[in-house]
Amino acid sequence: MPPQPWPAPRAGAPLRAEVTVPGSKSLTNRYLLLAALADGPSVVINPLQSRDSRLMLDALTVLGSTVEHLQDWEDSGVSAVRISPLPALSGGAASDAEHSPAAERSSQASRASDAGAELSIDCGLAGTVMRFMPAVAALTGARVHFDGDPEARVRPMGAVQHGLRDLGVEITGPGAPAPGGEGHLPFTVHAPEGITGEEITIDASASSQFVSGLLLTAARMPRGLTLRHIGESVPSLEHVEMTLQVLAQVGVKVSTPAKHTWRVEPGGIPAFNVRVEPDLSNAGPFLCAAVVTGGEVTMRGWPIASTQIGRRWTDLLPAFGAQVDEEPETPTTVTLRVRGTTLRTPGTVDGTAELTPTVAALAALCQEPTLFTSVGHLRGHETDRIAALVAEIRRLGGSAEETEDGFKVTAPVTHGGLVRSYADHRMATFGAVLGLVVDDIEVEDIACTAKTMPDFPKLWAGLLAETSLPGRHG
Ligand SMILES: O=C(O)C1=C[C@@H](OP(=O)(O)O)[C@@H](O)[C@H](O)C1
Ligand SMILES: C=C(OP(=O)(O)O)C(=O)O
Repeated sequence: MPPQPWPAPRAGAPLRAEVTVPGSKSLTNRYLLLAALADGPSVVINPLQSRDSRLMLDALTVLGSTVEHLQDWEDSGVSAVRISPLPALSGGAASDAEHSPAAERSSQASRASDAGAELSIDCGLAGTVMRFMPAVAALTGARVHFDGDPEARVRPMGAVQHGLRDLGVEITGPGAPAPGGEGHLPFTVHAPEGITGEEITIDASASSQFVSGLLLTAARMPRGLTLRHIGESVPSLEHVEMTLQVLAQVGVKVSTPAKHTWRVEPGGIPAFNVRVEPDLSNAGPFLCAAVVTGGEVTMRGWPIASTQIGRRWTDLLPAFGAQVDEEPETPTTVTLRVRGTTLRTPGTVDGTAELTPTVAALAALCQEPTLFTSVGHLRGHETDRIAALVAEIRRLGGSAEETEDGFKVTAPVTHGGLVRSYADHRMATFGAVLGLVVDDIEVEDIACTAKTMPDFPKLWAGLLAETSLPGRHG
């Protein structure tokens, strides 16, 4: 029996709340991966704990890293995770917790790989696991099989697979691409001779993760990597920027010698401790709750200089008529206050990438049309988000149509109904935002929000509960 749909809570009044969101998915999974490539055990503080980050940790464990969960990092009340380097890179079992179950699994992984057995990585539906981990697997010399959810098997993988082949890695299995063709899960990675190349050209127009996935591992390639993108522009370029910044932060030498060309120098990665910023993309639905209900939502700890694409909320929300104020808080953070006034569309929004479903919830409540441009690659996200958004807006009585590189919302939704989530966490939260102001919205499979925010229903209920606390906000 499929689970019952989730009745999206309707806001009876303008919402007034303070929200805290968990750590960034994109930063967490980059830091976890780099910790496994570092010269010694590294600590990731305030990591996201969700399906995508668990899949990343499991993948690193399969390759032999050990993972230690720390509940309360240095009495700060914040959790952390300590990762030991991959034994294949550090020349042996790497943790001081040698007799732990994790260390035992690590040595099992090493033995399995020594014996030529195939290791297996489950990517779930996580783009960061399926696009980032094949290059790491190639470094270990083990034969590693990659697969994932049925929805993941249609996500594009070719650029990573071709790129690795050009670096001397064998890519085989049902999802391995023909020369020049598209590839997908499942496939097997094996580099018995290690990485032999150092310069490749890929077409990353379907996902920025192709670039990030190869660059993240490149310092551990014998001669580093020069990676060139050909084809249309790289989408979600902010995420490449994040990769470069994170690499530099942990001491890897990176440069951009030409447009769409990146160079990573070979070398060790000193062990590091880092703290993960809150997930600004996941903050989106909560901030939009203020915008659509005409309320006020406050978020402390908003990073002043972030590479996350969610930094764009401070421009996007005013473009939809909201008032956004920033109050100084610490040298690196501000308190963000979003006040909803009259919702209006800016007409066109460009390159909103993973923010798109949340922005689409705003657009679906505007009287005037909104055109979404430069988001064609969303067809390869958790689901075909262009088709899904158009279908769900129409199902709720609105009008929307697909365009070549995006879609257009031409008339607002008029009634409630069941919002399909297509296993996509951001489609589920799209439904939640609409449900605040449209009667009788239900969301199918709200549990899919566990991909990046396992506590979403609870956090969302908390958002509404705060409003009803008398006198709390004056
Ligand atoms: O590198 C990353 O962490 C991500 C890159 C983006 O992928 P695309 O370039 O495929 O949009 C983004 O949408 C995804 O949620 C996370
Ligand atoms: C596109 C997304 O995820 P993934 O990392 O799986 O690509 C997303 O979170 O919106």
